[in-house]
Formats: sequence, C-alpha cells, structure tokens
Amino acid sequence: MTVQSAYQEEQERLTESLRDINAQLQAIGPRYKGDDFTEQMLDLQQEERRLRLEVSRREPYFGRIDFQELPQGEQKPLYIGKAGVAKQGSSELLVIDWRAPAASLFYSFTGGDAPAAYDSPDGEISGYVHLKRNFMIRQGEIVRLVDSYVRGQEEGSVTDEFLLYRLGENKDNKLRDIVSTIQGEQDRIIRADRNKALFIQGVAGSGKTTVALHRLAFLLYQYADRMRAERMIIFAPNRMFLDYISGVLPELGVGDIQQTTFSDWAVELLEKAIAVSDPSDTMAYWFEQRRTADEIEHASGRFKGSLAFKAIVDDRIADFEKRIVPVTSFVPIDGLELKPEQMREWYDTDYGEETLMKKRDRLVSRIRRWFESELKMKGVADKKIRAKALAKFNSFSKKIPSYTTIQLYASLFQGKQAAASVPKRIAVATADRLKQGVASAEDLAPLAYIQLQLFGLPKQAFDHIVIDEAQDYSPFQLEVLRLCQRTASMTVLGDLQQGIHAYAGVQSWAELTSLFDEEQIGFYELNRSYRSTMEIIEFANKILGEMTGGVKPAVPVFRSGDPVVTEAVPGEQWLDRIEASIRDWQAKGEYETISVIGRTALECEQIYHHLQGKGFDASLVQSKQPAYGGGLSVVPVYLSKGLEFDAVLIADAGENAYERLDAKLLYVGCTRALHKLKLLHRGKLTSLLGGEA
Ligand SMILES: Nc1ncnc2c1ncn2[C@@H]1O[C@H](COP(=O)(O)OP(=O)(O)OP(=O)(O)O)[C@@H](O)[C@H]1O
Repeated sequence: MTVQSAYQEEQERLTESLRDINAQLQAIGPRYKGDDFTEQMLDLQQEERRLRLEVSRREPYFGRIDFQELPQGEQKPLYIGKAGVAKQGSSELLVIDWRAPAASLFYSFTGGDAPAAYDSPDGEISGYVHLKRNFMIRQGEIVRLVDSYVRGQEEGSVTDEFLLYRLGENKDNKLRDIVSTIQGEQDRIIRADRNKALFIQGVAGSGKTTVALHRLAFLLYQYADRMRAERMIIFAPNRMFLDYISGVLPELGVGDIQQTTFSDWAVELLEKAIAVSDPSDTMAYWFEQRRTADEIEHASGRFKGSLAFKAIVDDRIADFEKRIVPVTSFVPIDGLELKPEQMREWYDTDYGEETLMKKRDRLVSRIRRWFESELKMKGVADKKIRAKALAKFNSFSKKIPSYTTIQLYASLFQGKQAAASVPKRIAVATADRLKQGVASAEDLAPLAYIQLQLFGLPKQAFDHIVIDEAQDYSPFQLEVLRLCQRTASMTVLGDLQQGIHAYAGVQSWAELTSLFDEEQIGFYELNRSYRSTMEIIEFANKILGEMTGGVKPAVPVFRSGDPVVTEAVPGEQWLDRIEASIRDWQAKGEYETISVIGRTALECEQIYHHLQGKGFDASLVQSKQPAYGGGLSVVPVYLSKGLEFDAVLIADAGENAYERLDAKLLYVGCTRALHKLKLLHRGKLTSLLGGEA
C-alpha cells in the first residue's frame, strides 16, 4: 500500500470514528441536579464517560498495531488512544485504552519477525505483529502518519522517527504526557507490579517524572477495584515543580491524586502545631556561599535524616512508653488499691495496636472508671471522701507522663541524655529554634515520625506513594512515608548525579532500599536521555567525568542539534553579552522557552534587572514561587532541577562560579536544555570543563 492510500484510508476511518464519538456525546443527557443518591452516582459515571469521550474527540488515537494471535487468530488492527471507546450501541472497540494489556505490545514491541507476546488476565498471549503505526491527529485531521514497523520490510526493526519528531518540538511551561511515544524500558516501569517499592535511578531527562505519573494512571486503571486516586500521593520538591507537572494527570484522565511537598504534608500531619522556617534560608546557606565537603558531611540535616538518629528517637519513645504504666499502686481511699500489675495487664492486653498517646489516655480513663465503680459498689456516698478520692486520682494521673509531639522531640535536645547522643551544636540550634515554635525542614521527618507513633495517621493509609527527586530524601523521611502504607507500593525516583542537596539527601540508593525487605524492592535504571540533543548530553557527561558514583552516564537518543558553545567574556561586558545572546535567540524565533541559569540568587537578580531595564519580558524564579510561567526566565541553578527549557544560557561558567564540588550543580544546569546550550564565562572556564582562559 502506498503512503498516500494508507493516509486516505486512515483519514476515512478517523472521520467515521469521530462521527461515532460525537454521536455518543450528543446522546448524553443533561446533568442530574436532584437529591436521589442512586441518580447522583449514575450521573457521576455519565460525567466520567463524557469526559473520556471529550478526550477522545480531541485525539481519538495515536497508534495502531496490527496483531495476529497465535495459533489461528485473524490479523486485526488495534487502535490505541488515551481512553478506550466502544462503538455506539455495541461492545466492539473503536479504540483501546493505552493501559489495556494488548496496548502494551505497542510499547514493548521492538521489531523482528518472531512472535511477540503480552500479559493478559487470561495468561500470556502471543502472536505476530504486522504493523506498528503512529499518528498525530489535530482537529480531526491526520497531520502525521509514520509506520515504524511493517512486517517483512526494512529488516523488521522499529524505527524512532516519530519519537525524534516529538522530541524535536519546543516546550512550554508545563510537562506533557508521552502516551504516544512511551519507550519499552519506560513501559516496563509503568506496568510494574503494584505491591513493590520501585526505585528508579534515571539520568537527567530520562523521563522519570513523566513515567511516574503515567504509572499512577496505569495503576488506577488496572487495579480500579483496589486503588483509589484519593489514597495516592505525589511528593515533589517544591510548589513550582508541582505546578510544572500539574497538567499531566488531567491529560491522562486522572484526578484527585494528592500532590504535595514533604514539608507541607508533614505540617498538615502535625496539625499546624509548628511553623517551618523559610526554605530559602536553607537554600541561601548552602548555595549562596561556598561550603566545604566537611560542612556538607557534618550537616545537621544528614544527622537528623539518618537511621542512627531514628534509633535515638526510638529510644526516647521507648523510654516514654516504659514510664506510662505506673509502678506504684493507686489508693483512692483507705482499703481500696489498684495494683500496678492490673494496670499493666490492661495496658498490654486491652489496647493492642493503638498508638502510644491513645493507650496512655485509655489507661487514665480506665483507672478513673475503676475507682468510680469501686466507690459505687462500696456504697461510698460521702461527698468529702469522694472529692478526696478524685483529688488523689488527679494527682496520680498527672504523674503518668503525657507529651505533645513537639515536647517529646524537644526533650531529645535537652539534658544529659542529649549531650551523650546529639552533637552539641545541633542540640543547641534545634532547642533554640523549637523554643520559638519553629522547625526547620530537617526536623520534619523526626517530628512526623513521633506524631505517627504517638497519635497515628488521621487519614486512611496510602495505596501508593510517588517520591520524585528522591536522592534529596533522607532514610528517615522515607521511613516515615513507609509507615503510612499498609503494603509497600511506591515509586521512588531520582538521580544520584543530580544530588545537589547532599547536606540532606543520600549518596547511594542502598541507604533508602535498606528500609525494605529484598523481595519488596524493584530497582530500575533509565540511562537513555530524551530531553536534550546528543551534543548537549555528551557535553554534560564530561562535567561529571569520573565522578559518576556508580551511575552509568546518560545515553542520548540519536537527535543531533547545534554544538554547545562556551564563550569567554570580559567582566565589564558580561551583562551586555547575556543580553546579546538572548536577543539573538529571540530574533531567530526558534525557541518558546529560554532560561538564563545563574549560580546564585543574587547573580540572577542582577541579570533579571538588567534584562528588565533593556525591555525584556522576563521572569525571575525564586524559591518560594508557586508557579513557573514559561517564556524567558532567569533561574538560580539549584532551582532549575526538574524543569526544562528549549534554550539555556549558563550565565557564568567561570572557575569562580563552579568549583570541583559544584560539578552536580553545573550538570543540572546544562541538562535543562532541550535544543540549545551556551555557556559564558568570566575569567577562566571552570576546570570542570577543562579550565581554558
Ligand atoms: N518516551 C518519551 N517520548 C517523548 N518524550 C519523552 C519520553 N520520555 C521522556 N520524554 C521527555 O523528556 C523530557 C524529560 O522528561 P522528565 O522531566 O520526565 O525526565 P526526568 O528524568 O524526570 O528529568 P530530570 O531528572 O532531568 O528532571 C520531557 O520533556 C519528556 O516529555
């Protein structure tokens, strides 16, 4: 078949499919507004269906795979879209959902004449793939049609033409879904076993964030009866990043998943009993001035995030628990005695799995009930005696220790015990802070942990947790989240090579995986980078050189672009040359998003004001920012993590800006670029890049 006739045939089928979808949409009645519960439920279902059809109307499908099931099946075309659609009034499928078992073939098939297979609820199904076709459909028209595999042609291998086309596009201010071009190694993660803690080490631009979001959509589809969106949660590094990723799930037809930062979540769990210090202060401390390797190694965040510190917290909690059950008898009136053995028995046997403060409060209530009923049985009616007994109860119960989370945490930094277990400078700084009712980000994991031990989780446990940029998490943080689940079902993703928050995060995945039993873990690596051109990736890989920490360097997709340029600039011309580069790029009109990435917030302010003064419509990204608006932005390098831009200008890659310890920072900055990367440097180029004058 010629390309022309294939196109015509597909266009006819598309028009027919759209007619069907439109007819189904029109047949949906108005929304129900009454009070009847059953009707309301039906209305919700209908509304969901309407939304699915709306998604389909925009782009009914993006792929087709022709499959012939063995041993005797017929060759059938399967059209794959974001939502499955049946023909009107029939069970025959016009489009199958990308998450359906058969659709996995579209992603996993790598070519060749041998039979391919996919897992279905009825077991493995194998057969021959005859055709793999990609479409791009806009406003009811096929604007692009690419056959990436035709059986019997081109040595039978799948080509990447469609992927390359998609990767070559410009980006705006939001991350997008990738359903039409998910790659085999990504698909394996998306469809991986539900009951596992999946750890994903993925190089910059390998699609980690995107894959995690698609995985959520898959889990909700596949385990609709067991997993609920409201019981899923995504942890991202900051609110700007949350805004950046906020478009993907709705595009995939998924709503209601909680999206938060660890800090916001912990403050909520602590019922806002404590304020959190401004994260920009921490950022400023670590990134605006030079810090030594020793300072990083001995940072209080590393100490408080460690399992060794968790053991100290556990000891403190155990000590509290040991003191809950009184060791002396309670004697409210002469001749009436409640022995400690009895109280111990109640505590140990009756309150089972309750949290500590609940057990403590129940014990106190029980003691009160005991003496009240004893007095009644003994017929003690004298008001004076009763009042005296009550006073005795009050003083007895006061001796049973009681803590708020913050009190218990604060007690770790006071007294002799603290001196023995917590370094003095950390104890003093933390105690001072807590006295003022303020916690720092590093206090939140232990505080949340204590809260869970004392009072428990107020809401339902999570069905699934996604943690993005997990290399910046401490083992203690992950342990806290692990406790909020019934079974380990997590997607934990990150890149050790981008571990720029070394003062708080981990240096190896083992620090996090060791929290789980071996059989609970799945470990995946993503080494192909989809974001940047080959030139940019090869350039960025050089920055890390040998210091890869056991992580394989990023492998580019074969997408070539402009060479990376480094340019020396005299100090006095620096701002003008930044301006000239941007002007040049904007004049070409090739890029939608451009970022000037500076080393510090101070440097960025300077650049931003200069650009503003010259009439540029730029935005300055700051750490508390709730959203990133796209266009031209000026971003401190440490805030650029997770984002991407069509063109990136590293404002100053001089030796003074990036020393050896800053390799990961510069790597993060360079790997934000999709198509164009240029580095200016005042003075000598950083030795990370060869150090030329
Ligand atoms: N299979 C794919 N098809 C098309 N685009 C893809 C694919 N995988 C990833 N991308 C694109 O690559 C870019 C990087 O993806 P993403 O931000 O999810 O990667 P990441 O691994 O989280 O990156 P980083 O760690 O550098 O922040 C995005 O623009 C995404 O759309």
